[in-house]
Amino acid sequence: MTKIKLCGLSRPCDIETANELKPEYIGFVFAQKSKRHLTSEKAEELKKMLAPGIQAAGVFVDEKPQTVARLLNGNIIDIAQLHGNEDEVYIKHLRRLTHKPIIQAFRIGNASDVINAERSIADHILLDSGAGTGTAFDWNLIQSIKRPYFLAGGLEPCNVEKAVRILKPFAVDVSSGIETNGRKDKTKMAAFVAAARKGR
Ligand SMILES: O=C(O)c1ccccc1N[C@@H]1O[C@H](COP(=O)(O)O)[C@@H](O)[C@H]1O
Repeated sequence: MTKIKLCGLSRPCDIETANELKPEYIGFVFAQKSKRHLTSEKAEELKKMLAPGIQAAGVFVDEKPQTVARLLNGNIIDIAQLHGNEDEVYIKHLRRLTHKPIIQAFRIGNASDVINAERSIADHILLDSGAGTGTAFDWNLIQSIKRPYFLAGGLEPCNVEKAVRILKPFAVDVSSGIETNGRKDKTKMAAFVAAARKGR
């Protein structure tokens, strides 16, 4: 059954909404250049409010492995989402610092990107068009992928049901599609979760 990840939560009211909607994952963005960036102190405060059973992913872009491991081992996040140019060497280094799970994100522009993603040594792969840009990639490129994946990029309440029904991803991940004027929108979050569950 496709799981749901609501990413880029940054306010207590976003966590309250997530606790009501009960997605399997939420995401905190630690990428310095992101408009959704939050500090580790803020993330710690929000994590304490999060209902048990919802896992918090930390989104990183080329962050020091020590920083990622500190957040994982301190239980501020439960899973690391690597969304930059992190390679096998980086992942092996991170694995020496923590036993927590790792998601490696891949930008899918052609068939060889899909092959690279399938070969990842990370615990999970995430297929995206960019990095929180709200645009989708060509889903035809992943019709015959064998490995389970998080589907991201341009998902919205209006297209997620179809994505779940057709592609049957391990999880769907959304950020821009549940925002209004750069803030998470409770109505869109609820509509996204309902539509994703309808497609299961
Ligand atoms: O959300 C961000 O600001 C972000 C910054 C840097 C790397 C990844 C980021 N978000 C991730 O991007 C995808 C797709 O998001 P969208 O729905 O298209 O906006 C998702 O995995 C987010 O976790």
